[in-house]
Amino acid sequence: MSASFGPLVRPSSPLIPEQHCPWISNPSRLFLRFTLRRRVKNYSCSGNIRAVQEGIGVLSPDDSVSQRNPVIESEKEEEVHEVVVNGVAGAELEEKAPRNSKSPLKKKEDELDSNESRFKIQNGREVFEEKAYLVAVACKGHTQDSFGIDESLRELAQLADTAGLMVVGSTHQKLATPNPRTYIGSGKVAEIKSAIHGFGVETVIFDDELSPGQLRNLEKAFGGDVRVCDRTALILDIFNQRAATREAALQVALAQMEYQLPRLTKMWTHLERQAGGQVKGMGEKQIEVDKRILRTQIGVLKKELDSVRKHRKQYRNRRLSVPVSVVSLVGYTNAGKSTLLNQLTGANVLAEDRLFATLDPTTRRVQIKNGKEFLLTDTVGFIQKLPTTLVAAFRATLEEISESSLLVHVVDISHPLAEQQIDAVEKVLSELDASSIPKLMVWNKVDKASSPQKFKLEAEKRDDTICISALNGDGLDEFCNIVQEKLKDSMVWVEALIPFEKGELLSTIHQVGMVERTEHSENGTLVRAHVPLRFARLLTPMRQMCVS
Ligand SMILES: Nc1nc2c(ncn2[C@@H]2O[C@H](COP(=O)(O)OP(=O)(O)OP(=O)(O)O)[C@@H](O)[C@H]2O)c(=O)[nH]1
Ligand SMILES: [Mg+2]
Repeated sequence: MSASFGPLVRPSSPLIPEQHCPWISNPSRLFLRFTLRRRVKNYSCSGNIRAVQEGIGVLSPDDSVSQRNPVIESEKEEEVHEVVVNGVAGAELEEKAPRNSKSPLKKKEDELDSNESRFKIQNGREVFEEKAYLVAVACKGHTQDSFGIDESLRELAQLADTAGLMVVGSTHQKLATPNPRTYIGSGKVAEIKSAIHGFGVETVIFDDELSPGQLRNLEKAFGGDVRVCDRTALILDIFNQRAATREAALQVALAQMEYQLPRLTKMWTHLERQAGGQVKGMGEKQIEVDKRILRTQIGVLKKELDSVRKHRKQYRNRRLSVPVSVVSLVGYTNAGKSTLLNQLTGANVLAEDRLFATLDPTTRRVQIKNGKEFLLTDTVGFIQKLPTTLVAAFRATLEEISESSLLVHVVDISHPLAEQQIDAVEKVLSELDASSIPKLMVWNKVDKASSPQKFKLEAEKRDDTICISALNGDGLDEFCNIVQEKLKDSMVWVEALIPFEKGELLSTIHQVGMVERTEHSENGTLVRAHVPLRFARLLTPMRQMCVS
């Protein structure tokens, strides 16, 4: 996994005073420390130094601990023979990896060699590819999980790949209700522990959000330095890696902190146990200190975000003063929104076969063959089980959506779960109060579908649905015409007498509106047209002239 996570381990002492915790002043650092704490720990000191030299490692006060000999550490792990789940000690079920007869030195050399090959370029940085194991649970009678466990796991694997992890295996379990302590049952915990040893797993990722207690109990049960994280932390991590603008970075940092705040609980209690209860209460005090620091950081971040947003709002207001209708592309991640924007406007937005390629909105002008134009905005993609903290943090960015005249819902129709993806998008749109905005459904990637003709015929039968291929340009002329038609529905009808000296208004009406008729008279030009609401307001004085 990315070396940006630095060589992290738990704090070595609860007595580390605040001023010796520089990491706490770095919001993302605090998040990474306790969730998806990527590390360079097990790939030796040389790898560690390399990461730091490259400027991609983040040193912490406890780095010295993290550079302990990995061989000694793995031996320590092997001494653990019991797993305690739900307070019941059970025999460990793991199949031990066969011991080879190589000398410890040779073993270590081999390990270094294989670790070297696990460096890869991720988002322009050289990162260490950690081994991940995926876990999903299907709760009996949960109808809202329409994706199905296999597909949800497949999507989780895609997310893990996007985050730069190497997925080495996965498992799932059907439960009546999740175990409140460990989410999965004790037998499953033992099975995963076995896989951890067999595959050398470094991170176990759960497909659903885990409670702080479940996270901690699972980490304890899996033992060693295995990290446990959930889908939410993984998505937040991807966003953190991909945030390219200041606003996106601040939004993600805020979402990460809000996710982390309740998870600070009990972070220090294990140290009380280690100290035989002699420092009782110490952990609790430390939690309070950390929470206070985190809340202060959240406050600072919110203020910073406010000022960044003020600037963006000014920019948007300037844009809105130009009376062109705004159309927003929305849809499931990887549906092809950015590809469509690029095709129509020649923009150079990143479009790739990865989840969450786009985080920041981009707006470009689309010029249609008939001389008309509209603004098209590309937005962040949605996903099932989208963390609510993330929706909240991105609400301001997504305001672009709620201020649009038309939403174009882009669907990857070649995807086997296209229908479920549509539902997931509709759900987020309703959370954003955008359900009432007129919508056009665009079935994209028809070129990839098994029977394109079938989809085209089906789309023709439906209202407001068209088939396109954003990649090869099929159906894009029709798309622009339908957008024009739909925009007309959102416009208002005006009849205005435009004085000759305001000729520029007349050409704007032709550009952004739908002119039905023009008549020249002594006092000016009488226009009958559909125009965007904002523009109609500008014409108010002239409309009155016409009425009188
Ligand atoms: N075959 C085919 N591939 C397409 C089409 N449209 C997009 N793609 C591919 O789908 C992948 C995702 O495209 P993007 O445009 O990045 O998707 P997006 O909706 O912007 O994704 P996010 O930004 O992650 O939300 C890319 O590899 C595109 O080349 C299409 O019409 N046909
Ligand atoms: Mg995109």
